[in-house]
Amino acid sequence: MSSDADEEFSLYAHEQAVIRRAEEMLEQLDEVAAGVRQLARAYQDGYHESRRMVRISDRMQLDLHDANRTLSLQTRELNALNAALLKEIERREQLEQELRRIASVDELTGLHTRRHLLELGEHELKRMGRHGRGLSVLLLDLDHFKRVNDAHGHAAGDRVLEHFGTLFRSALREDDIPGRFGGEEFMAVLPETALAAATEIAERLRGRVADAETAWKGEPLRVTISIGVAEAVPGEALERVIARADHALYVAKRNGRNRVEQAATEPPPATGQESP
Ligand SMILES: Nc1nc2c(ncn2[C@@H]2O[C@H](COP(=O)(O)OP(=O)(O)OP(=O)(O)O)[C@@H](O)[C@H]2O)c(=O)[nH]1
Repeated sequence: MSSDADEEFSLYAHEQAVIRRAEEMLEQLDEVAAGVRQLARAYQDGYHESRRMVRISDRMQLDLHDANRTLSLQTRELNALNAALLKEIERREQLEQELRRIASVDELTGLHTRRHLLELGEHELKRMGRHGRGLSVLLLDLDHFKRVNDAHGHAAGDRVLEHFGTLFRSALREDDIPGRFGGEEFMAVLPETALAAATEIAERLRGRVADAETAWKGEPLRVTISIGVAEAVPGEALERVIARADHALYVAKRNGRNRVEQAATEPPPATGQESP
């Protein structure tokens, strides 16, 4: 064989070797592609199977999907609980407000209750003490009220009390504090009012009540009131002022009813209830 022929042959062999090598590489590439496809499938399956374990410590692993599901369930439950609690708080606040209103407003007359009246009175007295201005108290009682109930019934008595509440309020100023002290007894705290002015107000109210009629089943009912008036002495406790007004009221009843009587002004008690 010539050397040219040898050369051609070896060139041919070389080409064959290159082609084989290329085919081998393609086969290997196919294997790599199959591997990648397999990996992607495994990853996808793994994701959907929702097993994503997170190692927390040597002994504990956490399944993230389970934990997530539990957490969102608990969150929903907590939100529902929270909404229920908010509703309950709102309901309690409304109830408290209603209780406060019931405790401070007399249902029949719409005036302050005794308790609320005393609270407001104490507050006013302290304020007056600070500013050095006067304060008076009126204590009122409907005369022979038992007779109204006995003659016309309890409902008629209630109607008279209700009507009196309206007259009482309308005879006073905006800043005055009228209340129902109990039964057919009433009281008013008059801030910045000295004895003479308070007595005038009491007289005006007494006159209006005496002139008024309460309509009841076509039959007008008439009542009168007796009033005791006391002005607070500086440093005097509210209950002492009320006690003096009560004594004046007793005197008004004793002197014939449908009257206004002034309480004697006493010096401040020796033990000294101090004004703040
Ligand atoms: N209808 C009605 N009557 C009441 C109410 N509270 C108290 N009374 C009545 O008021 C009357 C008060 O009677 P007494 O304390 O004897 O006094 P009075 O008849 O007004 O006589 P004097 O106070 O002495 O003028 C009683 O019959 C009570 O039942 C009420 O809310 N409604």
